[in-house]
Amino acid sequence: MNTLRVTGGRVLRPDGRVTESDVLVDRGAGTIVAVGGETAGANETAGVKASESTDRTAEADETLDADGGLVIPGLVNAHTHVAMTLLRGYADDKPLDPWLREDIWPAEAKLTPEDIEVGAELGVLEMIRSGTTAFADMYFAMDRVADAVDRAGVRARLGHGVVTVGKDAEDARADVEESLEVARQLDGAADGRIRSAFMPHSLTTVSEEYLREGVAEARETGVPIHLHANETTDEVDPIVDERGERPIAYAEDLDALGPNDFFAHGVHVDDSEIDRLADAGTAVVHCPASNMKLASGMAPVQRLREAGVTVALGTDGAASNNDLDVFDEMRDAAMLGKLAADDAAAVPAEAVVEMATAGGADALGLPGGRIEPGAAADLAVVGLDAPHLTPVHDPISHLAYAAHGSDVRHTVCDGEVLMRDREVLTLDADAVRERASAAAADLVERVGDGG
Ligand SMILES: N[C@@H](CCSC[C@H]1O[C@@H](n2cnc3c(=O)[nH]cnc32)[C@H](O)[C@@H]1O)C(=O)O
Ligand SMILES: [Zn+2]
Repeated sequence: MNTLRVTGGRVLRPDGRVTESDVLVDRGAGTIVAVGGETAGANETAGVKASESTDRTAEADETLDADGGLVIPGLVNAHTHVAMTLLRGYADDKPLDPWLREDIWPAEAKLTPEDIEVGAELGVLEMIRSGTTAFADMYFAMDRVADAVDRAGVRARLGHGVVTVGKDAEDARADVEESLEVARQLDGAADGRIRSAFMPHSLTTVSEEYLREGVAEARETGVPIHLHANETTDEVDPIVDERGERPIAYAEDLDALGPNDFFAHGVHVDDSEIDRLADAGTAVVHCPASNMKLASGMAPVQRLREAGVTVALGTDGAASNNDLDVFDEMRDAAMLGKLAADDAAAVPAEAVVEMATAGGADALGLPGGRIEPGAAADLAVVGLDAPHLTPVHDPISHLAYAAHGSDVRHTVCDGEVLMRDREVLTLDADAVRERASAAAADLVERVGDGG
């Protein structure tokens, strides 16, 4: 067995305990085989000698020094538009609708597939550097996003975002078809690290007939559904006015509310909708920074969790955040969750850490999210020796409230080391940054020219 040993650190376990343990990884299988003395079932550990798993000085093919650090599951960014890194800081300080219509969509109309690949590389680079190993992406030119994911070594659930409003029947149907085709093509790519989904943009930007057709085909294909839901009141009110039902009831009526589906935002959901989400097993991806920046509102995260809804965290695109650092999202989720519930005990540190790890993996239906024998070897090592992390009364408190993505020392996905001592091994960071800056400058010029 070809092994990786993460040595000398403390490990965040799925039950919230923190233990001093080494983590032994089977690089070939991409799985964790032992945490301290704990190993997986007999079959899975056939190749591990007892001494190999428990002896902290045993030889491994590769080691990662976690001394003074905390080994955590790789973080999951469960809703983003990764290539929007090119539009970071391009248009700020506007509500969702005019922001999309006046600034973002006109700029996106000029994006080339090459731009999207460069923007995706930049975003994935940023995510690896902040300990994120898996993400969900809704955008276009998804084959180019998939290429970036493949090269970088992370995991993703990818889909082509469909918008039909303002399009004629032919264009609208073509957009739906493209999303289904992309979902069929990309599922299982990059040695299985890429999975896919059918991704209508939202229940108001895709009209009913296309939603019905697309969802039915997605069900036949067996891919999940991801869309923006109940993000702003502007998105809820027209559905209530026209249909006399709330958006989540409409989604159910469309057969779009299934146990493998995951909806972004869920800001303006009432109790009846929370119950529907919980009964259906549909996950909600909370995007606190985007919700604050676009003044969309405060999601009822505490009530969603109490009702039993799986809640994950997402950054949304870099143009409404403006970074892809899931540590920031944990802190924002905890802070905003308390404000929304008017209760400082709501959405505590352990809740946001769970949302950023196991909750994210469960929402996306991807491996990872837990450091335990048999789980995928997706992890990050966070240095706890910085002044802003001293003293360490409670490492989980630090993850939620004090740490930043820049405190991550190493990142591992599928058993491969993607970043060692803050050097990303799978992408050339300087070249990616240069290409992205040039592509963004060129894009802005094309938008200005109107050509
Ligand atoms: N095929 C579509 C593209 C949809 S991709 C997903 C879209 O979501 C947009 N987006 C980014 N952030 C948000 C958000 O917070 N709410 C709604 N849409 C967003 C993003 O800019 C992108 O246009 C088309 O031809 O227009
Ligand atoms: Zn979004």
